[in-house]
Amino acid sequence: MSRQLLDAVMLQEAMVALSSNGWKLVQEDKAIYKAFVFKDFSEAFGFMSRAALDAHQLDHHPEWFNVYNKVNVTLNTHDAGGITALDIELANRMDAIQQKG
Ligand SMILES: C[C@H](O)[C@H](O)[C@H]1CNC2=NC(N)=NC(=O)C2=N1
Repeated sequence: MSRQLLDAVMLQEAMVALSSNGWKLVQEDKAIYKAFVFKDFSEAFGFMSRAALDAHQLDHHPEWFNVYNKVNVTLNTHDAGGITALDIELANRMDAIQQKG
């Protein structure tokens, strides 16, 4: 999958779908962010374990911060200096993991 920066139109299109699931543009549109909230630590860590496998498979890694039932995730592609298709893919996979429960 491409590590080329998304152009403005592609980014806006991707954000229409992602923002309905709680993702926001941050860092002057160079990253996306979502605050995930789970029932407890076990659910949060289960989510992180599953997401880690996707991150490894994609060779694309989240910046994330966990306290108890909260996981704050920031995604960007440092190699490209902004948001690429890999960030959108990992965000979608994380939402799918969350929705599976
Ligand atoms: C060599 C390796 O593929 C790169 O360093 C990858 C690893 N994981 C990565 N993860 C993220 N989030 N951004 C990157 O630019 C990135 N680059």
